[in-house]
Amino acid sequence: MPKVLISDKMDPRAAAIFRERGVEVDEITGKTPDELKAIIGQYDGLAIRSATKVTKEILDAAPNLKVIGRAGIGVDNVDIPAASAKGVVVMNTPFGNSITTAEHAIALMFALARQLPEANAQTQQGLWPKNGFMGVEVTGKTLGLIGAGNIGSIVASRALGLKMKVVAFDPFLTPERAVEMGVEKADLDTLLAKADFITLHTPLTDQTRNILSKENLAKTKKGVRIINCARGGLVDEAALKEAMDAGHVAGAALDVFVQEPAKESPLFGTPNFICTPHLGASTDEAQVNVALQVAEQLSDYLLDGGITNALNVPSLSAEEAPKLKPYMALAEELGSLVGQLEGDHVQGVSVEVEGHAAELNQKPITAAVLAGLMRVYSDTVNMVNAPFLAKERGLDVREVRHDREGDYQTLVRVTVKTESGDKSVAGTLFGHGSPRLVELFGIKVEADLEGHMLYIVNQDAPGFIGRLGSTLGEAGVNIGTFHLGRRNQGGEAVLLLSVDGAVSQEVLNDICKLAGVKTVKLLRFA
Ligand SMILES: NC(=O)c1ccc[n+]([C@@H]2O[C@H](COP(=O)([O-])OP(=O)(O)OC[C@H]3O[C@@H](n4cnc5c(N)ncnc54)[C@H](O)[C@@H]3O)[C@@H](O)[C@H]2O)c1
Ligand SMILES: O=C(O)CC[C@@H](O)C(=O)O
Repeated sequence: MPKVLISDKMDPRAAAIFRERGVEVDEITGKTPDELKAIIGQYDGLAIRSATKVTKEILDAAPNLKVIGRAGIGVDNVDIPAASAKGVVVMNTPFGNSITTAEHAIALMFALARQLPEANAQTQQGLWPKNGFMGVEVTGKTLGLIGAGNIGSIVASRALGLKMKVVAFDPFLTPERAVEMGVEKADLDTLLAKADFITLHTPLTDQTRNILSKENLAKTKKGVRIINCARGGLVDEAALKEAMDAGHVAGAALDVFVQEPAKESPLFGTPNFICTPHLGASTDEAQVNVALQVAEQLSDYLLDGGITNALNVPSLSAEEAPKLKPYMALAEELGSLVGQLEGDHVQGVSVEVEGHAAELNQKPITAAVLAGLMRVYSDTVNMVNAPFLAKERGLDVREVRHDREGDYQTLVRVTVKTESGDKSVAGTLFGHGSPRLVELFGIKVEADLEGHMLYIVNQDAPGFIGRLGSTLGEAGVNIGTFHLGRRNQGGEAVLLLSVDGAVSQEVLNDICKLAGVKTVKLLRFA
């Protein structure tokens, strides 16, 4: 009988489901990392919320562990690459606490508008401070929504019900979806300039870290109020403190902090600052939802091999899996490539298969393209929820199957529709199923997409490669592989270089300054 450990406080119905399904379960919460390391070896499954940190060290001490289930959305407390390397499936429950968290954001917005916590505290001290708490109405005010995914879209619908205007910034929000949601799609600067309240609903990624930086806070309207129920690190806490002290930001409510538990913060004690200890998902309803879901998902996997809401493996039947596996790796790389190069502008995606690829079930291939494409924006996207999320956001997804065989025996082509036209990348499988890029935006270029890569577009001219090599060499950047393609002699050329590690912004700037360079971008592949 498989054995599961529930290591964070979870609704008791989770343990009941495990037992009903025939899975042995222990509930041992509040352990230190060393204590967890000492016991994790006996378990096949681990059910967690946010308190347990599943580090590489914990995984190394867990030889029997097959699956980790997060009763919630964010998986920042799990080292997913380390779990994948150990063959441990990581699952989450992406929708169970969305409504609850959206309601928390709205509750904090009202608390800020009427300074409820401080008014309550002073009233209970017997001060009856009737003249000290002049509030603001939310009716007719503009709510700036940064991130319009599951939670953001629920917040928007609630705010519209409160007769607010909603302006949303989300690179993946299509104009059609914005209309459907009843919000105005805007760029970040427009949102910052217009919003009376700003609420954040994105994951924490390299793009979103400090999205409310000192510089961006300065672009907000004087008197703005800020709410963060998503992840600590989206708001620069020191800059927020300064902006509040200067009277520019009228109020801020944080449910999440860079350091959690947040036992101290310069923001504590600041007038009109409100905080809660990461309570966004803490309602009976949400905790029942996520507990039931995580117990069912872990039991399915441990008992029957069924995979749902996995973040690091595709959901597949046992028969299809071996044939599709290399295609899905190729599809995800192509999706990731267009996502990194064009993500902000994508309105639609077409996935074409030809040759041998056309004989397979195309759905997982398309799902892998979408997962690669959208992972740039959300680390919780997986092959299971990527097609659903794409549909929900009005992303036009097409699948085309060609029976003909072209230049390659098998080919997957991904074309994204953008404001500046259609852009296409294509790849094939070589040897024993190794994915290889063969075409990039109309230029024939062969490359394995792996690790850190530099993408450079330049005007084809003699001596350029030498100058580029010197620039990288002087910066101590070692080139692993080098792939070159061009439209025609003297025309536009594309270079894809694999490099041994990340390249600093300074070096990227130096490359930009080389004669003939049009675009430089650092890409990252698994
Ligand atoms: N406070 C809590 O207890 C609590 C509870 C649940 C979820 N969360 C967190 O809330 C966040 C949102 O969850 P969700 O379920 O809505 O996720 P989601 O993946 O459905 O939505 C995230 C949205 O952010 C957008 N996005 C990504 N990068 C962006 C960028 N650079 N600028 C603007 N938008 C960008 C994505 O396109 C997507 O639409 C997550 O970080 C999650 O972990 C917190
Ligand atoms: O488990 C919690 O209480 C927080 C969950 C939340 O941060 C999430 O990402 O789902």
